[in-house]
Amino acid sequence: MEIFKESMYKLVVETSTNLPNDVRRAIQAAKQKENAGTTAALSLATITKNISMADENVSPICQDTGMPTFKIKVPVGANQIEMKKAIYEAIEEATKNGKLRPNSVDSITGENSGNNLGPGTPIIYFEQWEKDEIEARLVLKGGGCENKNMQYSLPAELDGLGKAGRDLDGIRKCILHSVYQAQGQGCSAGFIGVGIGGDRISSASLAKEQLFRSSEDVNPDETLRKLEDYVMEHANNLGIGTMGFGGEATLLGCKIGKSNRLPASFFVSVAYNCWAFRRLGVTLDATTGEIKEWQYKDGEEIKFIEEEVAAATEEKPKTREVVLEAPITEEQIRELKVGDVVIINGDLHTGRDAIHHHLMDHDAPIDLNGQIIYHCGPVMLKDEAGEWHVKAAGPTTSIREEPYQGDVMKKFGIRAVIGKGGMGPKTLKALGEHGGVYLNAIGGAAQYYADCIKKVDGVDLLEFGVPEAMWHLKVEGFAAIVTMDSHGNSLHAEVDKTSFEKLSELKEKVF
Ligand SMILES: O=C(O)C[C@H](O)C(=O)O
Ligand code: SF4
Repeated sequence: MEIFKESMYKLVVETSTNLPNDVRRAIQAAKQKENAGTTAALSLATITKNISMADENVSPICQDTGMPTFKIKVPVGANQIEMKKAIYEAIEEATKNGKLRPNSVDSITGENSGNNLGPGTPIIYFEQWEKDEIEARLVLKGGGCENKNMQYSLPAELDGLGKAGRDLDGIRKCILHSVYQAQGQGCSAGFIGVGIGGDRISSASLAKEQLFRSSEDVNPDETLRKLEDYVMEHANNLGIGTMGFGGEATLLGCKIGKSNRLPASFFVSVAYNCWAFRRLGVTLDATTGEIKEWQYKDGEEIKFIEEEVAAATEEKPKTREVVLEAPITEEQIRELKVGDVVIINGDLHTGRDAIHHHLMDHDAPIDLNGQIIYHCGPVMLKDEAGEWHVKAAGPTTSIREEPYQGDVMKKFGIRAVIGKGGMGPKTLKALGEHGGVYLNAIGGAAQYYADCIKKVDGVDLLEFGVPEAMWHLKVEGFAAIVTMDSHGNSLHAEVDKTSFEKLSELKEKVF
């Protein structure tokens, strides 16, 4: 079992830090599709730089190392209880070493277990097979893209697409709608797994199961193959693009499976996975527990080496670059317009779900006047001298703070918030009234941003857990794009509108 544990540790670390080859190839293809000099192309260049930094640093590709979900096939008679214990130990060790973020939180109290273990976490499914080897597959799917999963019950009335009936064309509409509703919030361009049929639970599981298929395989079911091809072509015409900035690449993979259903039920479930599609597998010797072979590592491994990335970024978008350092004045904010690139130096303070909830009726632990809040739950490690180090620190989905953001900005005099996926009309209105700006960082680029953080000045409210605490950081050259300004402009509202129009054009029956 000691060797099995080590093998599981290797699987966890490799999955968190090294993207599979089929995913790399899909990202490379997306990069070739985007027009040089656009924001989408620049964002993809940041993404590929981040992928190679994660390789090099053996550190998490994204700070949200997700819900560890294992699918294990074992020979008849294998001791699953012992295997489970070994997986728990591997998970705990990977968390201690900064390869996983502590992500297991009590649903009522919010208490973080600190080691990724707790009721229901990690998720481990066992299945028996006739072979005499073990197969272990792991997916680390983050919370932001998990929130963009959908389940439809047909017949349904879908925004933009009208009636979706209990037939193939109804299914087509559900899938297109699921991609539209995700916008950039699940860190597009994404991969989707679709489950048709089953009951509510098995339909959702079937959707997730599809994510274990290679993104390059061909569906043996001709009807589903045609549907997959149709979705790939048309979802990529919605113009949502990388991070929802608009662009040619919106969907990197679509895999569809079906189960039988009850006569009365007709579910279509969609599992949306971000570009940081972390799933790997190994086959193991059933006696020793040693790794015999890695899965998803066949074919060309694209390295995204520095020179290539540099070449892709050579042609910069024709945007203004503005350097900001807190404290920021209202005047400086009013000068910023959607499309400007902001380079931040100096102080940055993290604040996400628990902090925003807390700040509504408590004082802030520090003076936030003129400051910048970063929607981010980093991976942090403390060294022996008690110093904190940032291991991964990309943005989190901002829309969750929509009910609080405007009020919190006004109450404390905050001038800028950084996050991803954009915010809604309430925040946009507050930005105008107060003189604030929303800056979009590239979701999942956790190594890229961690590199900009030069010092951890301290932490407050650590009782909320590592991801939810308020970390005080010193940054240098932290780049983000103005996507909502104080003049009522929102790139997110614009892309939502244009992609909705494109979605509506797909209303007519196809299948
Ligand atoms: O918890 C997180 O860091 C973020 C999450 O994966 C997200 O996409 O919002
Ligand atoms: S931040 Fe983006 S890349 Fe990271 S897990 Fe969330 S959705 Fe995925």
